[in-house]
Amino acid sequence: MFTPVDERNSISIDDARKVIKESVDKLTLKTENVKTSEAAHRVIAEDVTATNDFPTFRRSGVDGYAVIKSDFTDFPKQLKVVGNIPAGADFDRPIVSGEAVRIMTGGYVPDGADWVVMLETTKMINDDTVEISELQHKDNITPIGDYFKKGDMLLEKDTEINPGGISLLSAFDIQTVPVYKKPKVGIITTGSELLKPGEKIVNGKIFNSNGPLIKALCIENGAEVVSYTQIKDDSNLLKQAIEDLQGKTDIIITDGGVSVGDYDIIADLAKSADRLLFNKIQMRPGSVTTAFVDKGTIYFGLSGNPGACFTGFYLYVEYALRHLQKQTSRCIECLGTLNAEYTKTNDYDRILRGKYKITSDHIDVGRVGGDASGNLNNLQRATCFFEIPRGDSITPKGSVLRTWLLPFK
Ligand SMILES: Nc1nc2c(c(=O)[nH]1)N[C@H]1C(S)=C(S)[C@@H](COP(=O)(O)OP(=O)(O)OC[C@H]3O[C@@H](n4cnc5c(N)ncnc54)[C@H](O)[C@@H]3O)O[C@H]1N2
Ligand code: MOO
Repeated sequence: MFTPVDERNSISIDDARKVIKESVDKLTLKTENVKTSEAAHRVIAEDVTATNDFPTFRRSGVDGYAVIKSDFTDFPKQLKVVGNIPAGADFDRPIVSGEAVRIMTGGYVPDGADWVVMLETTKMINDDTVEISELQHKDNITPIGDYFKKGDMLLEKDTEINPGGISLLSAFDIQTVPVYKKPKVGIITTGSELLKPGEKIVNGKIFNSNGPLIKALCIENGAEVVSYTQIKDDSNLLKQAIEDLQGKTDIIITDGGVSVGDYDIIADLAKSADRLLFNKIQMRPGSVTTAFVDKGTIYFGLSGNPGACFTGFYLYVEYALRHLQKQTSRCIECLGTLNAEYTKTNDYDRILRGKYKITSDHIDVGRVGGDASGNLNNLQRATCFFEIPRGDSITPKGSVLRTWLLPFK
């Protein structure tokens, strides 16, 4: 006896994201200290402020001579060269009227000097005399604390550190930084048809391509993949795999088994969860994408069809992982202009895998590869998604469509 298929309540893409965000906002990541040099794309967990003024000494912005401005009542002017200050050197006394010190870019401007003239406007008369033909309109000296005063904000809590931030922290010799721990993710791919790498291909069987896709996307989005398993369509194996992950993850991502088939074990699991967020989204592919919360862990049940898995990850899991790390999605939402008519229609919005080109006045979007949910021929090449609105009319060339530009593409 077969049991009847469940009716599912469908929600929109935006409502799905809204409930994801509400659930993600209830989670908090612990913090840890990491080496500044290894902190790119980690998210800072506390404000970090300047430990000193920057620069810490008056610094020359040019190669030239440090002089006293009031010496220049007329031009050209000859001054006695009393020293040389390459970058990195100190100078042990103030200069006085009639003196000049040769100085290089980044050099310590000696006390007494209030102007640095550029080398190009000077001429050596002999070993210790320089003639200066003009003063530039500015002093070419960076004052102490010009860029940062001690206590100024360097990196605000919840900022994603980038190479510029690493440079900034290094300038203050801040060698370690407090960051949020990476979100811990467990990946469970389900499917009795899935082979392990190296196994022989036979009728009915396929290699697991979604597992490696999800893993790579998780890593790209700052997660730590604490577990990666592949199981057959067997609810006992699924229960075991989930039990093994108890307390070890913030998010569990499953793949396959979310539809209404006899072996759709994730769909059943979702029904018994503490809170079902959704199990039907008004989109194609991936309408059966499911999310639920159980024992404090957020679960995403991605569709097994590769195109739907890819789309579902970017629209929902990427969104969750980024928000968990206090960041917005890296998918840039914008409007794209369709470069060719699209004739298929659907009751749900169709999210197509496409390619975009930025022109002088718009973003051109178009299909790449097949649009079938099971077709993986465009996963490498797709650089964007664009939305064909639901309804029974064809979508003409030139239509302006909701578009997401994909990161790292
Ligand atoms: N009676 C209905 N059948 C289906 C419906 C429906 O509403 N009623 N929805 C269809 C749609 S749409 C989708 S999408 C799929 C969703 O299926 P599942 O998410 O449950 O996934 P599976 O059935 O396990 O697999 C679907 C497809 O993908 C292949 N697959 C699975 N895992 C992997 C993997 N790790 N790597 C590569 N490919 C994978 C699998 O072999 C199937 O071909 O359901 C439709 N059916
Ligand atoms: O919801 Mo499915 O991914 O369209 O084939």
